[in-house]
Amino acid sequence: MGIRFQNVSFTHAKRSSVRQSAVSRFSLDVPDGQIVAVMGPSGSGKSTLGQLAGGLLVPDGGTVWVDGVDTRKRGSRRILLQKVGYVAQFPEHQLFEATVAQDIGFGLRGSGMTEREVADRVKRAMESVGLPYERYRERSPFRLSGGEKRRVAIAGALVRNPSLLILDEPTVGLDPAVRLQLLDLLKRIRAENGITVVTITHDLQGALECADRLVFLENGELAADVRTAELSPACKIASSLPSTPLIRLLKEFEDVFPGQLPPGLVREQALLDFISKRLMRAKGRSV
Ligand SMILES: Nc1ncnc2c1ncn2[C@@H]1O[C@H](COP(=O)(O)OP(=O)(O)OP(=O)(O)O)[C@@H](O)[C@H]1O
Repeated sequence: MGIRFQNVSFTHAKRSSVRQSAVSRFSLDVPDGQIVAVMGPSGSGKSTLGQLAGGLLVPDGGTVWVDGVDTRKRGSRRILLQKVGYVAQFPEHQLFEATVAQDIGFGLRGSGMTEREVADRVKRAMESVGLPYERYRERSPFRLSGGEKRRVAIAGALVRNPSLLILDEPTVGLDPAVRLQLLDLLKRIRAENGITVVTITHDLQGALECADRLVFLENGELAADVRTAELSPACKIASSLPSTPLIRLLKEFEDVFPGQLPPGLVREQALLDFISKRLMRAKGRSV
């Protein structure tokens, strides 16, 4: 059943002088099994939206349904703990057990499973994120590289077989090879488990490589909702186009906004800011 946001608003620190509207009048339907990249400038409300999707925050206005569960309803948090895997921006803050296997299996404690069943589930989750069980199970999660820690956190989210996985900035700080492994992992998880993935990211190229859909936020509002598959047909016609997704996207935007792309627009963040600003102005225009 995926996720449905209906006219959702959220303000942080509501009762203080620093109250800050983070998401406003946001509506979106995400069907099962889709990979959605949530993008937009810093402070545009992406992490807040991720927390609303995971039921970690409850909307002030409007409704969020996750797999048919209204996140405002009493008892929904307990149900959502089973349905949603959430990996925060700094996954090292989510690691706390002495060994990798204990950390990943933490969410299964008290579930009535035998130790053997827990070990099997942990092993499968570790192998699905590319951490060989025997090599890593006894290691301290605190003595791993950044990419390994992130994979432990993702395995800890996957071990409960969630129907929705939310990742906040999964590729930040990773070297290019590990970043590619992680993007492949997301596609594989979706293909193997049919899981819905929401990835909050500034990594436009990564998003183009793995997401079905790019959702752009600007000041907490939906600025654009772009299907990556719809970005490619025009590229296919011009077969001589360079093949990196970022360059293809640049080319596409040259067609939509002829003569308006600043020549120095080579950095991903600059491109992202440009796209979200232009799409805000060109709301309703098809890309
Ligand atoms: N706990 C909080 N208390 C008060 N304001 C907050 C809090 N958390 C976030 N905000 C504010 O809400 C707005 C949206 O923040 P959010 O973290 O969702 O943005 P973001 O797009 O994820 O940013 P970034 O890309 O920098 O991580 C920002 O203006 C931010 O300052």
